[in-house]
Amino acid sequence: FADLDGLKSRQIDSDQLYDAYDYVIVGGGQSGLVIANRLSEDPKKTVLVVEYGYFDDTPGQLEPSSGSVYASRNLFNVTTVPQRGIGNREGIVYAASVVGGGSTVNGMLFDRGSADDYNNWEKLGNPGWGWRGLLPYFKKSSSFTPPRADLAAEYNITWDIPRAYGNGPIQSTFPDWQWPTIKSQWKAWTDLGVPINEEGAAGDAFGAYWVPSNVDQTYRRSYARSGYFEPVKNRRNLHLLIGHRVNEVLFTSKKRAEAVTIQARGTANGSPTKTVKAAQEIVLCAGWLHTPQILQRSGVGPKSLLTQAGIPVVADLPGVGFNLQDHPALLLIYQYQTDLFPNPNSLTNNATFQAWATEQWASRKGPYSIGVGNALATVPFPILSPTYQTTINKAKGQNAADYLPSTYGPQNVKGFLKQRAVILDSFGRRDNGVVEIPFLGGSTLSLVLEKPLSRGTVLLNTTDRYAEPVIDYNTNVNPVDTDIFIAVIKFARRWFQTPSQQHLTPVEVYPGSSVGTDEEIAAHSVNAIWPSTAHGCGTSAMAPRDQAGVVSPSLTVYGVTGLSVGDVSIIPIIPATHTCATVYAIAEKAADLIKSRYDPRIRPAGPHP
Ligand SMILES: Cc1cc2nc3c(=O)[nH]c(=O)nc-3n(C[C@H](O)[C@H](O)[C@H](O)COP(=O)(O)OP(=O)(O)OC[C@H]3O[C@@H](n4cnc5c(N)ncnc54)[C@H](O)[C@@H]3O)c2cc1C
Repeated sequence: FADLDGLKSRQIDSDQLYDAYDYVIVGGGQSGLVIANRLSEDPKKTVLVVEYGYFDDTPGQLEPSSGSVYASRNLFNVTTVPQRGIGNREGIVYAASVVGGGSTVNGMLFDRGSADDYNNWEKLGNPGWGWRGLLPYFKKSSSFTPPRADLAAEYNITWDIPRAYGNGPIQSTFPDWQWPTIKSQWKAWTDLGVPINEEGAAGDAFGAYWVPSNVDQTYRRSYARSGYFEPVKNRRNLHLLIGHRVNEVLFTSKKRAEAVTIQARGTANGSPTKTVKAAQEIVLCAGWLHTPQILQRSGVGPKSLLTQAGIPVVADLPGVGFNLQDHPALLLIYQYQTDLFPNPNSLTNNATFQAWATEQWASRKGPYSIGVGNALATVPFPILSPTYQTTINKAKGQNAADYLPSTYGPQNVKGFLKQRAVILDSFGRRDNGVVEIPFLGGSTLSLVLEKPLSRGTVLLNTTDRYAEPVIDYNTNVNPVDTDIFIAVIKFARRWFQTPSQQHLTPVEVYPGSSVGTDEEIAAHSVNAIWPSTAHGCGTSAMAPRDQAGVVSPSLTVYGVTGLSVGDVSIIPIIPATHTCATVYAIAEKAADLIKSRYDPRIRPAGPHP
C-alpha cells in the first residue's frame, strides 16, 4: 500500500458531499466498488459510494494464512433467531462491514458454479443470466497465473485459461505448496466414481477439481479494493464516503428514487441525516442482509410487514427479504493414524517444521501460502446416493408451504415452486453437485449442502427500523435437506475407507460409531449443522414479479424507477459455489446494464433481451 494516501484521496468528509451525483451506490463492499469503478469510467458522470465500514490496512488481513480468521471489527455484530430445524440454536451470521466488503474478509477461495446452476437462473425467467450470459463477466473480472510448473506436475494441478479467464482486475493463482496426503485423497474420489474435471471455472464445477485463490503472485489478497478501487484513485468524479450508513431511499410522488438519507456511523438512531440526490440511478449494493432492509425501510417490500412497521408502502413487493439462502454445513472428523509427514497438523504440532514454514514464508513460499485450501469435490446426487430418486420424489410430493416460513404468502410459494422444479431437475444431473466437500490433505471435512430447499427471511425490526433486521435462515426445516446431509455423511465415510486412503489408517473421531443409522445421523445433524458458510444471498431476488421477484433481468427494482440492485442479494437460487467470483460477474454485468440504460451505444455482453 505504498500509495495508500493517494487511494484515500477519493475518500471525502460528509461536508464535501455534492448535493447530487449521477449515480449513488449504497455500500462500498465487493459489488459496490466494482460498479463504482465501471460507472466512473466516463469522466462526465459523477459517482458517490456510501460505505458503513472503514478501511482495514492490517497486513494479516491480506495473507492467506489469515484467511479463516474473520476479524469481528469487519463484520456486523448480528445473530439469527433460534433455528427450529437445528434444535433452536442461534446461528452465526457473516455480513461484512469494511471497504471491499466480503472480498476483504473472505477465505479467498475463488470458484464458480457449474453452467447448470446459472442456466437455472435463466430458466426462472431471467434472460441473459445463464452461463453464456455470465461467462463474459466472469472473464472480464478475473485473471489467472499458473502455479510453479514442478508443483503442478507433482500434484496434477490443472486449469484452462482460454475457457475460463480473461485479463480482469482480480488475480488468482495456486499457492506455492500442497500437502502430500492430498494425492491419495484425489485418488479416493476416483475410487468412488467421482469424475475429475480439468477446469471447474469453465462451467464444469462438478466432480472434483482444483480451485485457485484470489491472490496476487506474492499470495496477497486480490480483492475489490485492490482490483477495482485503487486503480481509479485519480478519478475526480468518484467520491467515497466511509463510516456512514444509508438509511432510506426517498421517492418522488411518481415513485422515482431521487435521493438517499445518510447518517454518520456511531450517532444515535434518529440523529440528523444528510440527503444526497441521484440524477440517474441509486444502486443498492449493501449485501444480502442490508439491501432488503434498506428497501423495506424505504417502503419497498411486503405490504403486511411495512404496515406493521408503520412505513408507507411505495411498492408492495412480497419478495424483499424473503428467499434467504446460504450453504449450511457440518463436520466429519477423522484421524489418519499413519499420516504422511508433513501434513497440515505439522504446522501446529511440529516446532521444527513450523520454524521452517515461517522461514519459507519470509520469502513468500511454502505452506503459509495455502490458506483455506484449493481442491473441491462437488458431488452430483446420482453419485452421492443410490436412493437419490427417492429423495427427488419425496421433494416433488411435498406441500411446499409446510416447510416455508409462515410469513411466505402465495407469491413467495409460487416463486419457490418454480425454483424447486429446476433444482429437482439438477438433483438428477451428473453435471451439477448437491454437496461440496473441500479437501486439502487434512482429515477434518466440512460437508456442505449446496442446494438447500429450506428458505429463510430477513425482516425489518418493526419496532426499531434502524436496529439490525431479524434473521431467520430456517435451516434444515425441509426434511429433504436432512436426507442429503445423511447421504453426504455416509458418502464421506466411504471416501475415507477407499483403497487409496487405507495406507493412512483413517479412524473416525466425530461423530463416531454411535451415529450409524439414518435416524441417528438425522438426530446428530440437528445438533451439528451450522446454518451459514458466509454465502448469504437471495433476499432481493431476480425473478418475474408474480413469483416474488424483486428485480428484473435488468436489475431494476419492480414498481419504482431510478433504483437497482447490484449485489449478492439478486441471486435467485444459490449456486453450488462460494459466492465471491459470482458476485464479481454479477456486478460487472450490473454496471453494463446500468450504463446501457443511459447510453444506447453500450450493449451488455453475451445473449440479452
Ligand atoms: C467471512 C466471510 C468469508 C467468506 N469466504 C468466501 C470465500 O472464501 N470464497 C468466496 O467465494 N466467497 C466467500 N464469501 C462470500 C463473498 O465474499 C460474498 O458473497 C460477497 O463478498 C458479497 O458481496 P456483496 O457486494 O454482495 O456484499 P458485501 O461485500 O458484503 O458488501 C456490502 C457492503 O455494504 C455495506 N453496508 C451495509 N449496509 C449499509 C448501509 N445501510 N449503508 C452503507 N453501507 C452499508 C457493508 O458495510 C458492506 O461493506 C465470504 C463472505 C464472508 C463474509
